[in-house]
Amino acid sequence: MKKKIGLYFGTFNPIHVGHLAIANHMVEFSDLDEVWLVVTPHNPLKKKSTLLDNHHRLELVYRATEGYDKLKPSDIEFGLPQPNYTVNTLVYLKEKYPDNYFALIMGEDNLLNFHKWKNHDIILAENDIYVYPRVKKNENTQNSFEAHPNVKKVEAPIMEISSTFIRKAIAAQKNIKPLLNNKVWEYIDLMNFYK
Ligand SMILES: Nc1ncnc2c1ncn2[C@@H]1O[C@H](COP(=O)(O)OP(=O)(O)OP(=O)(O)O)[C@@H](O)[C@H]1O
Ligand SMILES: O=C(O)c1ccc[n+]([C@@H]2O[C@H](COP(=O)([O-])O)[C@@H](O)[C@H]2O)c1
Repeated sequence: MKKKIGLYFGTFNPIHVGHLAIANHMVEFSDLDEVWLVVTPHNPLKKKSTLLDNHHRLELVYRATEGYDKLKPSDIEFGLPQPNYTVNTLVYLKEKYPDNYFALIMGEDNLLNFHKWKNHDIILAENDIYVYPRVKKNENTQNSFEAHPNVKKVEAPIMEISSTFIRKAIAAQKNIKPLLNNKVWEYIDLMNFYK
């Protein structure tokens, strides 16, 4: 039987407990067998400033997922052209792993911007998207994608933490240890990142 892999794409600069809670919830409370945390070198919609090197962000994802057998860090996008368009990564993954079935994992907030993604119509037609709730800035915003048969809602806990907040807090010398996995915090501290 094909393995069902959920792809959780992210810049992970750095990975925090919000990311980890979602990845773990998705693999435990949906039909996914594994979740791959795909570290993206360059999100087409984001500036590259304040970004840690790819291998450092990957190392942090390794540390965060240690001991979680169903969560796998992935550097698959490191060797692909940048910026990283998800549609291209999906083509590559399906060629490389023909025995796997792949689905995307996305927060409700990302679904609101999904129309800006390259070939989003193809992504949606050819893949399931597992969507988890986020706090909506505008409660009345209707999302036309939500009704699509390939969009599957998974009720996961909402933890409003962001990497931006963590980077700023570290620069301001605040203690944000509870927002990061211990081994992630130790590496950031050791390497003096974000100061
Ligand atoms: N607290 C959170 N709970 C659930 N999903 C999150 C959370 N933070 C980020 N995500 C989602 O996880 C994926 C990867 O996140 P990303 O690396 O962009 O982190 P971020 O915290 O949003 O970063 P930044 O603040 O630098 O933009 C994205 O799809 C993003 O929407
Ligand atoms: O393919 C696109 O056009 C596209 C547009 C915006 C974002 N993405 C991807 O969405 C993922 C989440 O991005 P981020 O920075 O919010 O963690 C990341 O892998 C991006 O490359 C992809």
